[in-house]
Amino acid sequence: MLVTLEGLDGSGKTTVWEALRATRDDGWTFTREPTGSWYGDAVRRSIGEPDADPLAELFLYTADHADHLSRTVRPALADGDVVVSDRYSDSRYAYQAASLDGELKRPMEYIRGVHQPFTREPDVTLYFDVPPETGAARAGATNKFEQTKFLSEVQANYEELISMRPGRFVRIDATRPPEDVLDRVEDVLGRVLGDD
Ligand SMILES: Nc1ncnc2c1ncn2[C@@H]1O[C@H](COP(=O)(O)OP(=O)(O)O)[C@@H](O)[C@H]1O
Ligand SMILES: Cc1cn([C@H]2C[C@H](O)[C@@H](COP(=O)(O)OP(=O)(O)O)O2)c(=O)[nH]c1=O
Repeated sequence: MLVTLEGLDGSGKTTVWEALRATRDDGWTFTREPTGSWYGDAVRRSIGEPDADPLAELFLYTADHADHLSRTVRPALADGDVVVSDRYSDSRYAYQAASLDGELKRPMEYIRGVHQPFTREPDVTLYFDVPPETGAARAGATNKFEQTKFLSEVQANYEELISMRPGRFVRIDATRPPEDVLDRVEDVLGRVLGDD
């Protein structure tokens, strides 16, 4: 089972991912994008570059995803693990569709099309829902993605993805205190894993 955590910067995904990881061991694989590989290093270098070409950046993230799939996600799923990834392909569909808006025609369709032949769609995606202002404030607005205006476009893209795949996404009210958010995530995981 592949579970992904998605949402705006500052929505609290990493806080939950760390709390889940701390209470589980055998049978679980905790992973994230950007990864810790050299592809992920290239991505982080690009995030820190205000003038990075957005199309080049899409392909850096996508290269990191391909490596993540073949080296981590697919082997862990083949072993029967529950894989929990802090960000995954929906981050590209939401963020790079925003950064490529005006550069390409129908950017989300294009990015989903690039992924479609090789990606592995998640079974469940927890969407950490916060207003863009909250996300930007919590994240500290330290890079080009953590700005309210940009995050508003990203949020609209996530909403489009949710309406395309209502059965895969579970919305989590991430404006709640951290303990409540974690309780809700544990409930959802208990339900989806119980049904598995
Ligand atoms: N539910 C919450 N309420 C208030 N602050 C939170 C909550 N969850 C996380 N935070 C704080 O917000 C900041 C960003 O959280 P983080 O988990 O790194 O978000 P993300 O991984 O989605 O960018 C951190 O300082 C974290 O302590
Ligand atoms: C995985 C991914 C991340 N991002 C962005 C979101 C973040 O601003 C940045 C780094 O991701 P991340 O380290 O997960 O940041 P955060 O914990 O603050 O959410 O990269 C994309 O634009 N596209 C992607 O495919």
